[in-house]
Parts: sequence; C-alpha cells; structure tokens
Amino acid sequence: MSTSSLVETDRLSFSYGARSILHDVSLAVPAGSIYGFLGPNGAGKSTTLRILLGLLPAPAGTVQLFGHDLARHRVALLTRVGALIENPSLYDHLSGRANLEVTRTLRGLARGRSEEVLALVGLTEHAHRPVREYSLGMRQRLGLGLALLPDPDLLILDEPTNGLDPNGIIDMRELLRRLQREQGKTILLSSHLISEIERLATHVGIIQQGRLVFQGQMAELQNLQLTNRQLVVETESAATCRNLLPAILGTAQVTGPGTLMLPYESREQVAALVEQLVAAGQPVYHISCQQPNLEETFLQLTETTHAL
Ligand SMILES: Nc1ncnc2c1ncn2[C@@H]1O[C@H](COP(=O)(O)OP(=O)(O)OP(=O)(O)O)[C@@H](O)[C@H]1O
Repeated sequence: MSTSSLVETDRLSFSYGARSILHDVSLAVPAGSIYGFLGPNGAGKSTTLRILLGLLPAPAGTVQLFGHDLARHRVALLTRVGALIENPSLYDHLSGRANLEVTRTLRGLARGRSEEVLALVGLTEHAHRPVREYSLGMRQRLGLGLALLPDPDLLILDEPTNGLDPNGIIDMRELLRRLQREQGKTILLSSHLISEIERLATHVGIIQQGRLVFQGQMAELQNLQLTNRQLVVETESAATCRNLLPAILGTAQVTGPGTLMLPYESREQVAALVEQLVAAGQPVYHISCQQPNLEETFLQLTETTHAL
C-alpha cells in the first residue's frame, strides 16, 4: 500500500449471485485528488463505490481506506468518509437547516456545525425554506452538506451531477473544487460522462464491463489523445493508392472513395507519404491531422476489451 493513497483496492472481484460484476479492479485514489471514476451505464461504478462503503457483502480482493483494511476496521474507517449515493434521503417538510440539525444532533456534533456546512454548500440564504421547495441542484448540495457534517477526509459521491441542469452542474463542480482546494478533501466521484469531470478531476479511472481499462492522471488521459492522432489523406482513388503503396498505406483505412486514414507518426512520415503518392502518379488534394477529443478517447477505451 502506498502511503499516499486514501483508497486502494487490490484485485477486487464481486458477483451478484452467479453474475460476475467486477473483475480484478485495483483502484488507487491519491490523497488530495479529485478522482473521476468513469464508465458507461452498468460498468460497475456503483457496485465498486458500495463496496468501498461496506454496503455490500465482502468481495474477493482487498479494500484499504487510509492505509487500513476495511474488513477489519470498518466502523472506525467509515467515520472518516462522507458519502452521497443515490438521491439523498431528506425530510421534505423540514427546512434545509432542520434537516442538517436532525443529523447533527443524532451524531452529537458541535452546535454551529450546521451553519458552517450551510455556508460551505452555498445554502445559507435558503436554509429556512422547506426542502420540498428546493431544486434538484439544491437537494444535491444539501445531501452533500449532510455528508460533510462530520468533516470527513474522504468524500465518495455516486454521480453527484446526474440529472442536474447546466447551472446545477457548474455549481456542484465549483463546490467540489473548493472542498478539495480549501478544505483538503479527497473526492472520489463517479460519472458516465467524461465532459462532466474533464475540467474537475485530477485523476481518472475508467471501468468497462467490470474491468479497469485506464487509471492515471487526467493529463495522461489527455496525452493519449495526442498519441491517437490520425492522418486524413484526400486523393483520387483511395483503393488504387493502397494497392500501389502497400508498405506505407497497407494498414490505412479507406473511409471514402478518395479518402484514406492512417495513424499519424511524424512530419517526416507526411513528407514521405506525399512524395511517394506523387511519384506513383496519384494526386494529393488535401492532408490533415485529426485529433480525437477526450470523449472519443474515452469511447475508444471503453470499446476495448483489454483491462489493466
Ligand atoms: N442488486 C443487484 N442484483 C443483481 N445485479 C445487479 C444489482 N445491482 C446492479 N446489478 C448489475 O451489476 C452491473 C453493474 O451495475 P452498477 O450499478 O454497479 O453499474 P454502474 O456503472 O454504476 O451503472 P449506472 O451508471 O447505470 O448506475 C449491472 O449489470 C447491473 O445490472
């Protein structure tokens, strides 16, 4: 276990009955990070997060939180974790403040903590209003407020922006960023949309059919975009060019009658390609370099069957 990871799983596997859901998932969530746990619907994100919170029967493999085994120190470790899983359970007829006060009193937390949390999640102004009047975004922020009451070191949030409108998403993103930067929280959050976490997460784990297919810093994922650049060549007949120059175009994809696509390697590759096409009597009308966006890189990763 590296001391800098707040959450670390080692070859986590889990089945619902005979149905195998997670396969050898080894997560490492660095302290102080905002870790985006990404994957399409049904990939196993919620199942993983529930296991981290001790909400499902013991899986195969190990889970460590704060460097300690969850199975052995469950209660002590989970007091340092705040979670938002599914919709928060709120009392609709009570005010936002009263909702926090119920939990604060039950947990024996200091007076004044509810006010601090209301300020933190930006609900002070609306604290007196009954929760039934809250928008979905306000409900999510209040839910997060409930999780923040005991001042946990780690937040585990399952799709916290799901169903929110663009403003709600921006508010939640800014709030999470502040919690990381100003309060030193480590945040593990799931999402099925890379666009939602692209500008928020410092680290990313991508899960596909229960297997981790990528894990690293957001910058590493962005670098993958660069290595996946494609050269697009417009000529007269793509098939003729491929037949004439099998050494350099043998693996190129024919994407139109006169269009070829092949992985970009270097400027020299482009120069050699143009020279050989012209020498072979083929016209070169246009050459461009296409870079997949992060969404496409994510889709490519989740289409592969290779796991880490
Ligand atoms: N209680 C359950 N019993 C049986 N199968 C389940 C149960 N809960 C989830 N599953 C299955 O486990 C797989 C993973 O589900 P999970 O909810 O972890 O995925 P997810 O990545 O969180 O997806 P989503 O974004 O749709 O919530 C899915 O195929 C789902 O149908």
